[in-house]
Amino acid sequence: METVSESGSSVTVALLLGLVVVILAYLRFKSTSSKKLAPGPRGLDALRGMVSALREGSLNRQAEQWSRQYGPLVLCRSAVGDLCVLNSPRLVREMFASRETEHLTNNRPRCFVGWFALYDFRDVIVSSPQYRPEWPKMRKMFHQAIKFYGDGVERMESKVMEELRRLTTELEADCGQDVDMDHVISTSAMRIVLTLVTGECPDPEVAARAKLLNDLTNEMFSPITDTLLTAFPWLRHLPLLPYRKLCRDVITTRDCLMHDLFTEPKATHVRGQPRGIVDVLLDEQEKEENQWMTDDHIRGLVLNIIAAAVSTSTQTLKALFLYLTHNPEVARKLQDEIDSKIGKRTPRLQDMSDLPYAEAVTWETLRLASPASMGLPHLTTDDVTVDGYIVPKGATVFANILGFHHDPEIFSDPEAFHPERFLDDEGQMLPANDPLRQSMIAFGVGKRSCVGESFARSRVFLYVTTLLQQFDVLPPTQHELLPVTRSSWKNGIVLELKPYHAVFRPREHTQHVTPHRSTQS
Ligand code: HEM
Repeated sequence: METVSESGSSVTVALLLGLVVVILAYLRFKSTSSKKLAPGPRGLDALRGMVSALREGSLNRQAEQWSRQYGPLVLCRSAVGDLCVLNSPRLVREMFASRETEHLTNNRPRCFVGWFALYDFRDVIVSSPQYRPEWPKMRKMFHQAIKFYGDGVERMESKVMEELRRLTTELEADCGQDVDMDHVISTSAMRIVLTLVTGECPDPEVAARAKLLNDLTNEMFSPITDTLLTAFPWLRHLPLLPYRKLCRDVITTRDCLMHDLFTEPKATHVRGQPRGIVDVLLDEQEKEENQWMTDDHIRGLVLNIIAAAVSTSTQTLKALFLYLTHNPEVARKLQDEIDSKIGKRTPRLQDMSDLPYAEAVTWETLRLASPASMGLPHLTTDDVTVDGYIVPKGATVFANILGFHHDPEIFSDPEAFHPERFLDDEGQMLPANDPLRQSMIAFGVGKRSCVGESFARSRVFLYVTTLLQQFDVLPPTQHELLPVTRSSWKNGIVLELKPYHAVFRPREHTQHVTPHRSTQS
C-alpha cells in the first residue's frame, strides 16, 4: 500500500533525479575521450534507456534491445554515468576472468547499503579492496565459513535432511491440497540457512525478522533508491521522503536480528566446539593472523549469507518445481533415475555424481530462470580494452545473464525446458569445459564469482531428490497453474517468480526420510 509520504515525495524524488542528471552531465561529458569507445547509446537516447530500466527495476529487457541495436558489447554513456552491458558469455569471461583484465574489472561501485547497513563495507558482496583493504581476507573467510558445511560434509547434509523431514511431514499433511509454493519453499530455505548460521533451528519470529530484513535491504538496494541515497546520503534525514522510515526500519531490524544470530550465540560460544557458522567465525577471530576481524566483520558476513543464500535458492527451487509441473515427462525421468540409483534409502550428497539427469535438470533450471539475472555490478578501475573497444574507467558493468542464457545461437530452442541438452550420448553430464557448459554463467566467473555455488547446488540436489522420491509434483486443482512466460517473473536483483500453487501427492511406494548411517565419526 502506498503511504502518504511516498506519494507526496514522488515530485521531490523526480526533481532530485533531475538535479543529479544535470550535475553529472557536466562532469561526464567534460571527460569524454577520443578513444574508440564501445558502441552504445549516447546522450538523450542513453538517458531514456536508463530511465526505462530504472522504472522497470531491471536492465534485462533494455539490455536486449541495446544488444540487437549495437551488438553484444554495449556502453551506455549518459549524464548519470557509464553503464556497460555484456550480452555474451564469451565477453563476460574476457572481462571478468581473463588475466589481462580481471584486476581492472572486479571491484564494486559504491552503494549506500554497503556503507549504511553493512557496517561500512565490512562485507563480501558489495565491498571491494578500495573500500576495505582487508576485503580479500573477508572473501577467504566467507569460503572457510561455508566450508564448515561444504560439499560432502556430513554436518550440512544432516541439517538439511532434518529440515527436509520437517518439510515432507508438512507436505504429507497437506496431501492432495494446493500448496502455496512461495510460503513452503521460502520458509524452508530460510530455516535451513539460519540453522547453518547458529547450529539451531530458528524461532519462527527470528526467521520472520530475517525475511523482513532481506525485503528492506532489497528495497534499499533497488536502483532508484540506491542511486539517490548513494549520491545524497543526507536524504535519509528528510521527513517527507520515504527513506527516513526505510533507513530506520533497516537498522532496527538488523540490530534485533544480530542480537538473535550473533550476540546470543557469542554469549554461549565454547572455543573449538563450533555449532554453526557464527562459532566458526568466532574461533577464527581469536587467531593471531585474524586480528583484523572485528565483531562487525562477523555480523556483515552473517548478513551476506542470509541475503545471498535465501532468495537465490528459493527462486531456483520454486522455478524447478514449476518446470516439473509443466513437464511431467521430465519429472518421471527424474523419478526413474532416483528410484534406480537411490531406491528407497535417504538421498545423500555422495549420490550427486551418480545422478546426471538430476544435475542436468538443475542446470536447465538455472539457465531458464537465471535467478541472478544481471549478476552483481562490477566497476572498472581503469580503461579496459575488450574486442578492440574501450570500456572507460569508472564504468559500472553488468552481465546480461538471463539474456544470453536464452540466446538461440547458443542454446537451441531456448524457451524449452530440455535438460538433455546438458547430457552426452551416454546420458552423462557434458564436461565442464564443453562450450555449452562454458556458456552457463549463472554463478558468475572470476574473482567475484559466487562463493556459495557448490553449497547452493548441493542443497538443490537434496531437496529435489528427497521430494521427488516421495511425491509426484502436480498442477494445482483449485488455482490456475502459473505459466512459464517472462511475465511470470518479477524484476529485482534476484528474479522472483510470482506466487503459485502446486500439489505434492505422496507416491505409491512412499517411504519416509530416515537418517543414513554416518560415514564420519
Ligand atoms: C542458485 C543459487 C545462487 C545463484 C544463482 C548465485 C549467483 C551469484 C552471482 C551471479 C553472483 C555475482 C557474481 C559477480 O559479481 O560476477 C553471486 C555472488 C555471490 N554469492 Fe551467490 N548465488 C547463489 C547462491 C549463493 C549462496 C547459497 C551463497 C552463500 C551461502 C552465495 C554467496 C555469494 C556471495 C558471498 C557473493 C559475492 C561474491 C563477491 O562479491 O566476491 N550465493 N552469486
